Amino acid sequence: MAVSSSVQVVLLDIEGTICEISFVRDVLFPYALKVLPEVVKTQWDEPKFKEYRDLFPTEYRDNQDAFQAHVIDLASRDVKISYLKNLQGYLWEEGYRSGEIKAPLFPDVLDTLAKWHGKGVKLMIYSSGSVPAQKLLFKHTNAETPDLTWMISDWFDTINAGLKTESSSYETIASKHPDVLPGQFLFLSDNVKEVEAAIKAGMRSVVVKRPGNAELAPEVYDKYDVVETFQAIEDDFVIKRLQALGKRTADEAVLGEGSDAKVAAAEAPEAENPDAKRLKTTTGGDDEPSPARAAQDVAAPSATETKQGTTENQEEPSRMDKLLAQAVGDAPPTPKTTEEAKETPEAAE
Ligand SMILES: CSCCC(=O)C(=O)COP(=O)(O)O
Repeated sequence: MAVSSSVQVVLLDIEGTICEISFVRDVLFPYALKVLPEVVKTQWDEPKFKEYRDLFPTEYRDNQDAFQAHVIDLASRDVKISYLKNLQGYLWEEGYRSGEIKAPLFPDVLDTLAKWHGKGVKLMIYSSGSVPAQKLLFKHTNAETPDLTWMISDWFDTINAGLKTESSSYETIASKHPDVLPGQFLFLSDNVKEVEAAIKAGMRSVVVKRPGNAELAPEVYDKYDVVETFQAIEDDFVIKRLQALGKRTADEAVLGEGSDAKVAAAEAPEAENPDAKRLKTTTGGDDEPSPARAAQDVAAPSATETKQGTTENQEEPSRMDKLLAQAVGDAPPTPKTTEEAKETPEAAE
């Protein structure tokens, strides 16, 4: 596959990675605060709402004014505490259901995720937003066929995994998929601390720099791989693969060689989702992702699609070079994955 035949799971952050930070800060958070007074007034004693308020500390859960003031305070400080995230998910339900809220994915997201999914890569979400809130967002996107939940094979939040800046959370996620080695996860996030934690847990991870995100410190570019689009991960792989294989075609490069990815590519896409062919974002391009299109991309990669702020160094391969070389089997894995790799069928090949 294009991410790499050895990456089996792409684990995705949401805010600032698949959609703009402003969608969360300027649409989702204000919507929750807008409906809060009415919900508190009309549903305070309803069992459904009580489930959420009972998770709040005692000093807030029995007093409507204190409860609301606390929600406003936490939301304004973007505190990622699970009882707030649970409540927000509940408050967003009606907004998504009525069509007032639609999740605007970055234009490259749908095509790339569909391509990776179609090739057998599992897509999973890890967000501070609650799992129900994640599902709502993926069910109500700006895609022509808005419900993309079928693409996602697992969902993680601060309750079932832990805080995103702690490496133990990534270990927990990996432990829930014992068939996949930590080094076969690729975590994509705009938050450098999260990327650092995932790498510490043995995962591969790349910083995603999107429009509207905070500037990254210069040293981030030295220390981590940084991409501006998911397509950059795809293109960079294809370019490296073509360089490594010389005479081979872009089609072969995109599909991956001798890997189970080819089998997955043949079996997965439309069989699993008959709508897959019709997918396109309202903001993105209409083209179906295809090897031919990837080949065109190889011919003219854009400047932003390689490691941001650095030039390719022929002598000293970048971290992305190494990651990609590992992906195509041209380089030994990092020390962390060496031992793991010994145990994998890939190592024996
Ligand atoms: C599940 S969508 C709502 C996003 C949210 O509430 C949030 O806190 C974003 O956290 P992330 O970990 O995706 O940056």
